[in-house]
Amino acid sequence: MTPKRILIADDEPLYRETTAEFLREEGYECVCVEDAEDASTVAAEHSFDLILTDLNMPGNLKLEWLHEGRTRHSQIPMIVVTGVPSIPSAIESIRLGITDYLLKPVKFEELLAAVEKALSSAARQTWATASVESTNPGRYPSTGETTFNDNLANESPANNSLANNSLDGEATSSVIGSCESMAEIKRIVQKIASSNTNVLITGESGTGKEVIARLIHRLSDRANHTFQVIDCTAIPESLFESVLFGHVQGAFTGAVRDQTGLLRASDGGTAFLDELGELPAASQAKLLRLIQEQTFTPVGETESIRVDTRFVCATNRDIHAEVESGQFRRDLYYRLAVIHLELPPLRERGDDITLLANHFLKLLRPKDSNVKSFAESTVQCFHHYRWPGNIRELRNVVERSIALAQSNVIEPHDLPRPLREPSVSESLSVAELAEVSRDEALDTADRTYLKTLLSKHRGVIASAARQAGLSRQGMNKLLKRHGIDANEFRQTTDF
Ligand SMILES: Nc1ncnc2c1ncn2[C@@H]1O[C@H](COP(=O)(O)OP(=O)(O)OP(=O)(O)O)[C@@H](O)[C@H]1O
Repeated sequence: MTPKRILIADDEPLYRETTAEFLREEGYECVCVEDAEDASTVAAEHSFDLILTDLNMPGNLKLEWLHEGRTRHSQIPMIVVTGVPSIPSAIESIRLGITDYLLKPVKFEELLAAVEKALSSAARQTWATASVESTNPGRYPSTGETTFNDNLANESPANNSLANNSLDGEATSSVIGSCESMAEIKRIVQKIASSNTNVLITGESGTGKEVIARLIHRLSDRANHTFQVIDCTAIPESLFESVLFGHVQGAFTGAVRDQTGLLRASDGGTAFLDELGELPAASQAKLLRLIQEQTFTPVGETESIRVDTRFVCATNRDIHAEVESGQFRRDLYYRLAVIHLELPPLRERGDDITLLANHFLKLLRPKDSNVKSFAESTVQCFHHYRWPGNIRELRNVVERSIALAQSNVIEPHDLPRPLREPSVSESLSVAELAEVSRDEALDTADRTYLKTLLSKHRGVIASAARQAGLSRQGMNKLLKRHGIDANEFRQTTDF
């Protein structure tokens, strides 16, 4: 797989070079520039998968480069890393749709997590675009099988024609899945969509929490209003109120004009609080007040504003455990989880795996491709695999296999290695153990351990090394000795 390309724009040479070196060790290709002008030129001439940029650097003093990056290169996720945080610039960054806003000094692990997250969201976005392209103007693809344009940032009211009750069935069937647990979830969604109750959706990453949130919105009476996505991880704690509630001119140094917050847009509609489990305690308290009173006060304002918003929240954390351990407020949990939907992981959805794979095959197959189906043995591989990245991972695997297929049928050899070898274990049977040397037995166990670890950490050497208690260099040496390529474990989970 070709490495992802990252453009690093920062006028601090030390930060720039150490970041690039670290990311290169993780398998990324990095290009460094020292100011906005160079960033603009290089971004226009080369393709990148991600932009990591400073704010306070020559050529970006009025956020010109940030604006350019978000308009001319809107498909490339952008992460801001700044040593001089300011509320207006943070709000503007979030408004412009930057993927993350990090404060220097940033820990490498945090940076890596943000990079991986941004790249995986971009992959989702790409698919969303593919979905839109393959749908007919009436929103549904001519195959009759629907796609859910579920990852467009915020659903504009004009797009919400699915509110129409006669389309309920179609909207629901756009969420592929007929196993018992998904059928039950769809049934509950249909029942509660038009009530105003808040909903909490939990489940592993990639199980379709946002898809279900959008379905709830579309089936509700709020469908003609905005579906406002609020990614809790993208809002720095100190800016929670400003970003959500807005502020008035002069409310604090740098508040040069009034700014409406994200919440105002969701009046009459639905606010989707994604990654709720990441909210720090202070922000949880502010959110609780908002939900209890359905009012908020912009920073610097005295009058409160009433909003009519339904809250649908999602998290892939074990929120019960967090409530029990005191990390998440119990009172807030009860307010938000009036209805709690737990989405099953893909590996527990039985034949839905095949349904979804066929759905993605139809959806993602280029018009001129002659790839038509999966071999029976390929379907078997799908059923034996654990799918740590769930449906998002399946979509990526199908897309990749279409591109690599050597005939019109997708065979197991077209799949990434971990799918072909679902059990990364190469353990020896007792009979075999009796025949090999101790070194050979230990070597086999070590290889199994390393593969399991890489599989769990999705090929990210730094986190695998951390768990193993090794340095990155030590881990790299071991992998080299065993001939294991960490990238192979990235492929399936690059979702
Ligand atoms: N039932 C489904 N039918 C069709 N596509 C689905 C379904 N569920 C999920 N998907 C697709 O899988 C991908 C992941 O879905 P989504 O973003 O909703 O997951 P998530 O649980 O919110 O993920 P995360 O926790 O990482 O934010 C998207 O591309 C989405 O369209």
